[in-house]
Amino acid sequence: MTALPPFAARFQDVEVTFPRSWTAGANGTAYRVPGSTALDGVTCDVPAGQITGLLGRNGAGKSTMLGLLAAFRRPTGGTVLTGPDGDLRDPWEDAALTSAILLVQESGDVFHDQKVAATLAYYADLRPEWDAGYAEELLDLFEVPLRTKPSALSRGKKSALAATLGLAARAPLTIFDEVYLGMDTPTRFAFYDALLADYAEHPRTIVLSSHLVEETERLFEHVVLVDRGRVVFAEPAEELRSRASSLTGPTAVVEDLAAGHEVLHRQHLGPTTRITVNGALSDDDARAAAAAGATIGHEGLESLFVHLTRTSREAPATRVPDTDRAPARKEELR
Ligand SMILES: Nc1ncnc2c1ncn2[C@@H]1O[C@H](COP(=O)(O)OP(=O)(O)OP(=O)(O)O)[C@@H](O)[C@H]1O
Repeated sequence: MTALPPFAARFQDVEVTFPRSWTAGANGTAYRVPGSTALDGVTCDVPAGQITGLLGRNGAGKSTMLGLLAAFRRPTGGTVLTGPDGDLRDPWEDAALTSAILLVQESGDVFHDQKVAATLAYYADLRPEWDAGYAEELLDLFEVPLRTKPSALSRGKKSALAATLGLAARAPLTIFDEVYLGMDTPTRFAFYDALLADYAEHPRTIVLSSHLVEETERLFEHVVLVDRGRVVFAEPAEELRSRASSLTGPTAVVEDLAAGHEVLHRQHLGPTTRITVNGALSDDDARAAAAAGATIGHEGLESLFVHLTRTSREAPATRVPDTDRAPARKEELR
């Protein structure tokens, strides 16, 4: 079978709401689950042939978006389209599309009570791009025994098996929904390295949801940040990496320098203040900062993630200095 090209995807004004429902508690009593809105007007693209990081806090809507991409669910409003670039369509009940999409969740889609080898045989039948030799190499790397049942594996080994299935299937749209959560740090790093190496050799579209931003950001070429069901930004990772800057120095100096910039965060330590602003600072700003005894730094993606998704309860109390200062923005008061 000819390999399909990497898939792209588009979310257009997507809403997902869950109606109020009834469920049974542990003691058998029925109780009401309130309705909720998981996605509220989500519009963004997933570029073909790139690794996209889908970032967001717990409950932000990441899994809901990934379930839509894999056609596990339908949106309540708006459209989700996927397919080869230039030929996007609704994946719902479209077997040709869904057989080229693989959503991998933490414990994987496996035969829990049969040996791991049985799951591998199933994937070999189902996935046209399956690479059996590579799957065995990965299981060896992660020390997952072929003759054990997934139900008998530790949480970390279950995750490693799921990651192996996702990588060895080489689906044109491969989606990892926080698959690495159960893995210890060395295993997670081995997974990231394997993913990058295999992606370089076999280009495809990969979407990886994460809230471990610092350690996963090096993988991403494109980043979508969702917060409380809305897209905060969807941009090439390169642009985001230089997007936030910090100014550190005497309070009056950095307040002056920050005037006119969107302040994401303000931190005071005695007479010294550190202000994080949204956007790169100009050469003129850098010269002015150096002359006034302040320093400028770049903030990584994690800093943007933390500052742009902080709730009002989490924002540290900010002392407003007595000096002239840039007007407070609502972000710092949230
Ligand atoms: N079946 C459901 N019924 C009702 N509400 C749901 C259902 N599934 C998800 N939600 C709600 O939708 C919102 C988004 O959930 P989702 O699982 O997509 O978030 P997430 O970003 O993947 O979170 P996490 O990182 O914690 O896994 C949450 O508020 C969640 O409670």
